[in-house]
Amino acid sequence: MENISQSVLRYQSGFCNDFASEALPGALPAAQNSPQKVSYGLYAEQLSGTAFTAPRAHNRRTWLYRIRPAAMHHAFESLAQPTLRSAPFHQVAVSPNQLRWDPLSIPTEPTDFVDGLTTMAGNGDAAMQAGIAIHLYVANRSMHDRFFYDADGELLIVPQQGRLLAHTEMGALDVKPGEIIVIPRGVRFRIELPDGEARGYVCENYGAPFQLPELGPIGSNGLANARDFLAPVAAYEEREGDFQLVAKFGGKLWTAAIDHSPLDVVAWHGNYTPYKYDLSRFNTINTVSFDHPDPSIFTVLTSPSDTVGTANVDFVIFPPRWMVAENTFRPPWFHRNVMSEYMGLIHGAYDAKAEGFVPGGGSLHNCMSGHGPDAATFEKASNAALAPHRIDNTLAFMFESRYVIHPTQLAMDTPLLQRNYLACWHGLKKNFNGQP
Ligand SMILES: O=C(O)Cc1cc(O)ccc1O
Ligand SMILES: [Fe+2]
Repeated sequence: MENISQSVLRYQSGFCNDFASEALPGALPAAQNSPQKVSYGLYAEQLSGTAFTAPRAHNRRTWLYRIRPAAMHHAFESLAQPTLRSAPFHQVAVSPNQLRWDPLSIPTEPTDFVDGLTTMAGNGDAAMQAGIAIHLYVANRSMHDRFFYDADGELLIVPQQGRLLAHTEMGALDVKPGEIIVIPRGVRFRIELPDGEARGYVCENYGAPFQLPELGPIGSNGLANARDFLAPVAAYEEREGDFQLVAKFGGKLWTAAIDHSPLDVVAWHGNYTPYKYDLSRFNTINTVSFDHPDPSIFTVLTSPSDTVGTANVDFVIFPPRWMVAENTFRPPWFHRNVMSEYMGLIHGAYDAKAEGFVPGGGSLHNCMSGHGPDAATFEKASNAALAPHRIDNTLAFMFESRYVIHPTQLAMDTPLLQRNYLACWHGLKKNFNGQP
């Protein structure tokens, strides 16, 4: 069960396409959604990811043809998960301090993906469907008889170490570090760990589902191209036993007994699906003249808020790329931002930080808090010969939100918090002496 190397998973390509998939021939009703009797004795069920009346361009829903309807389980009871938190985040008075953390270690106790979620920060209010939570995950056990769904938000999972095999209602997706997976709000899934251990980041998006950013004058191609997003094909589990269905709802976990696998969807059609994306497919666009563009040029996905151009959250990456800017300080500039920035590192080194920002770690630069290259990076980049230079072997990312990002109590108390982070800027020299 753990070995997926023999089986090659199949996918359907396109972002938010109106897909159709059946694991058994003829399981998908032709020409209608809800026939009086569905073939194979399946039940028809609609899963709505946006309001029925959302504009057509934003409307997301999928029709599922399943062995049993999703309503068939026992009552939910509260489930304790001491490291998981949800918005609103009132645990700690948020400070304007710049924060940085070392990575979590892989646990020694048996820990699956749900047990291994640790909330570092977040904003907004899950009940108002606004804001995000930023979780880390560390896991060493596959989920077999436990299934999970998140009613509070969509899950953008960014693996940093170890592959994940996500079995979902719409089929299976495998991802490795350097790829991402998005599981829509409400979709049931379980995660297996083909490498035995895994670590990564999760953006739980309470707001509007992620979409591709507008391209404006870039034109009709570029950044993350729609065809590189992959949705699964229908695959069902016909399994009965003593299983658990875990839900995140109202900011808390709940568990219900269920006597069958809820991943029993034999056929489906629609545009509300999990998907994966290989970040190395990102068509990185950057300056070929001078100056360092705003990092929005590296936006992979955006969850818009009700204010145009001001995201609930943007998912931005800093991939390998050529740096050719002339007469330019090439790393990220010193910066204060009305938006709040959480950053993580998948591998390599980030071009604004010579050291201290390590794979699996994170940093938080909140609204209007000054940040930018550390002293060593500033010194080096101010004096570098400006030949074309390829930044290689690196993959950092940012969750950038219009709402102030509140760290959790755990994030402030953990020894992983680097108490001397601000010292990385203290070595910046006063160069001004009144002379040009
Ligand atoms: O490192 C950061 O803070 C993120 C960031 C990157 C960049 O290229 C420009 C501005 C910016 O805030
Ligand atoms: Fe920044």
